Amino acid sequence: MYCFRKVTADLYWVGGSDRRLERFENMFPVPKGIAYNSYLLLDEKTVLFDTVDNAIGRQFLENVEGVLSGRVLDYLIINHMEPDHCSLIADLLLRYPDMQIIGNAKTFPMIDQFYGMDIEGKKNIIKEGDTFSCGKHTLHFIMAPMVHWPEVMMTYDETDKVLFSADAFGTFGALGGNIFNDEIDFDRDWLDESRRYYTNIVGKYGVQVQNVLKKICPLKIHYICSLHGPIWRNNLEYILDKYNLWSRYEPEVKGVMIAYASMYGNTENAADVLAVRLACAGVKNIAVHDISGTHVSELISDSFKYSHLVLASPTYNAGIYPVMANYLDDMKALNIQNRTVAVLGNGTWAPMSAKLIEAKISEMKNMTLLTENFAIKSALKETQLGALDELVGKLAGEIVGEA
Ligand SMILES: Cc1cc2nc3c(=O)[nH]c(=O)nc-3n(C[C@H](O)[C@H](O)[C@H](O)COP(=O)(O)O)c2cc1C
Repeated sequence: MYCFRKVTADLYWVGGSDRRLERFENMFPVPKGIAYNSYLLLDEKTVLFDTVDNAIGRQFLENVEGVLSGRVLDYLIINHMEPDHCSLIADLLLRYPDMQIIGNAKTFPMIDQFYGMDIEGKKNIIKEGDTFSCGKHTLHFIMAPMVHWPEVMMTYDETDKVLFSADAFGTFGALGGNIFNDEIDFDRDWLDESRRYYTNIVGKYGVQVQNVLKKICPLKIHYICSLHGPIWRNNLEYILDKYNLWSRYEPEVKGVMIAYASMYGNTENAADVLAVRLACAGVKNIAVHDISGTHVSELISDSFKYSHLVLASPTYNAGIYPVMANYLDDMKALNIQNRTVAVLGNGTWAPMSAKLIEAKISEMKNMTLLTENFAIKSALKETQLGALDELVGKLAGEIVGEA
């Protein structure tokens, strides 16, 4: 049975949700599922904006057929060629053989690469600023390269002021009937997953996100229709502001994220002692993660969220504890910058981890280090509390203004 919703007088949401998927991109856990959005415009021409993942293919095809209610599909616009949005192109062509495809110069080679299908005579190649009239609605196209693939573009419906934003402004999480941001509590229930999605999937490309924000901000936008998660139809500044912060690598929260690794509990103890002392010094926003039990995508998300990071790790075979090393590599790959960082190392015979972590942090852009080789020998001792309190003083001084 079809399962769609009206977005505007002429536009329908024809997507669906996958609540069985364990890991998005076979990497990121999605305990709340994932939505794949697709939109269908009924005008003199019928126009579909992107397709969906195979996982919800049957539902999607029923939705399209249900909305078309006897009409044929004239156009498919491909804003993003990633397979979770393109798996149904061949099925659509079987059902609607006269369907034309609109994309940019980088879209069509990818169709060939992934699917090798014969679409000669169906290609309509558009470029930045081109317009397309479907009847009452005029669409124009905005290139958004590397947000987050090179062929990504956005489509703007000038008539109803709808921005089809591809993956931008998307989030992990399945939709459950309430597909609009004003029907859910985004800040309470979705923001963390939205940040985790952005920072891990697009986080590296802050410059490119800034470029596209500059292009879309002058537009009058009433709806943002992303390919994942809720549709924005009020308070658009909220999500635009978040994207502006994240893509400039500016923290959202003045506070501390303590990420520790620990085998026998001693580095963990040092992290807890630090957290308690920070709280006593008035720091309110403190997040403590045992990184062995926290997916690295959560750590990346909180690294974007918090202004100050504390990384604590044992030495392991004269190197950094592997889970911490992996997190540091991800931080660098995702371009994390502009943070103040303190490092606590640990080791029983030759503690190296503090020095090695600090060296990795120094390779990242605009990182300020508050410590220099702060090493614990096996377990934190009374004699080191003075040095720890000095660090607490520096952190609290920056976060709450006084030690
Ligand atoms: C496989 C392995 C390799 C280690 N390599 C080193 C090392 O190279 N240098 C060192 O000082 N300690 C080394 N250690 C010891 C731990 O770093 C040390 O005991 C630390 O205090 C453990 O902290 P934790 O209680 O938080 O797990 C190693 C431990 C293990 C299990």
